[in-house]
Amino acid sequence: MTQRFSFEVEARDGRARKGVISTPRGEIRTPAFMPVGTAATVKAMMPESVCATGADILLGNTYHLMLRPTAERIAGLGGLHKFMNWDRPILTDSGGFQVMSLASLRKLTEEGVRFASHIDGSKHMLSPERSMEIQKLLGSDIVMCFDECPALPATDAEVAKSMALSMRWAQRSRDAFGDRPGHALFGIQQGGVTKDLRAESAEALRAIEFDGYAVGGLAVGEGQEAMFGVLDYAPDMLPEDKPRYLMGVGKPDDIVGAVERGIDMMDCVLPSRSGRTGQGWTRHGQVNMRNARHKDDPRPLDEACGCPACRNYSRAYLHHVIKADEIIGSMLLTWHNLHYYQDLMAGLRDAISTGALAGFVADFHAKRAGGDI
Ligand SMILES: Cc1ccc(CCc2c3nc[nH]c3cc3c(=O)[nH]c(N)nc23)cc1
Repeated sequence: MTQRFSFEVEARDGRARKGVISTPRGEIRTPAFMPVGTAATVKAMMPESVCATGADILLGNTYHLMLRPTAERIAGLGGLHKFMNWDRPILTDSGGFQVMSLASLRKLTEEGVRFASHIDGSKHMLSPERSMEIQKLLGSDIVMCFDECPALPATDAEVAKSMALSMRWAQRSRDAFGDRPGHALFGIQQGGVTKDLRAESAEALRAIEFDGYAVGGLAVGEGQEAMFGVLDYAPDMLPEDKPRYLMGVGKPDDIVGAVERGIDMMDCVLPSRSGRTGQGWTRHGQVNMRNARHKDDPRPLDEACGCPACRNYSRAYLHHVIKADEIIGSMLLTWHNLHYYQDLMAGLRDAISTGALAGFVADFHAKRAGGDI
């Protein structure tokens, strides 16, 4: 086990890379999908179950944890890993994105963001310095810069102004992070869907130097075509030898397209959130387990899946417990969806290793019947 943070690219296939991130708490196989554990839990999952799906790393959230139970309380109890019984790597977001999407009474200044908690209306402030302090208190292995992600629609001028602020905050995040061997700080590229602004942001981040680089400002409603349009050039603007993290993505076909375009890490609430609403994601497409057509179906959700839901239960059972709003319904579908996402990542990693990515992608699309199956 290393005491340092490092990234090694082991194979390439076109722009896609297969590699490994080494951290003191374990290795992260890339391309990696990172389950979201916003409030110190991947909802409906025990940590050992998350590990069993194949996840090497999970995500926590500065915004949620600073409000409840507070970063100071988690630090006093030994840090987030101990608190949530997950001893592998954790990446935490810096909080700015969640403030803009969840908090009320927000006041944005050069200093940072003042806001009222969506939980109890209490007043709080986030800045690059406070975000770094919170993420240090949590003990996360990969820390994200404090940035601003502009809401769409936004004019070029608004995107440029926001990106410039995020780059000043990136420098302040770097300065406040200090020197923490074994811990990583990732910069976040902004610039909307404007190539010149994306280039300007990449240059600013390179000059500050980070352990990894995120493509931010996407998966905010721009649609897959516009997102892929940015990914056709933006990842290559970032240092080739560092991990590239596309934030908030996505559906299985978004993930495949992002990996083809050089992305190494992704996160999304989709597999867990949709699992709780009865949506199953499979290699043949999406299945709505609330649909009455499953009432008498003895088959598993996905014949080719090895997860506990597909090994031990019928669609009829999943339909029943989902309709009855039984807790096990959320557990089984979340487990299946996260297992499927990790299976997809393992398939992508293997395909890149053997130079067979084009065939894998063609097979991925061919298997997906249109609509519900
Ligand atoms: C626990 C957790 C939840 C969510 C996230 C990612 C949240 C997220 C985005 N989600 C969709 N698009 C996104 C863009 C940005 C962005 O530009 N900057 C930041 N800091 N986060 C983003 C990270 C961690």
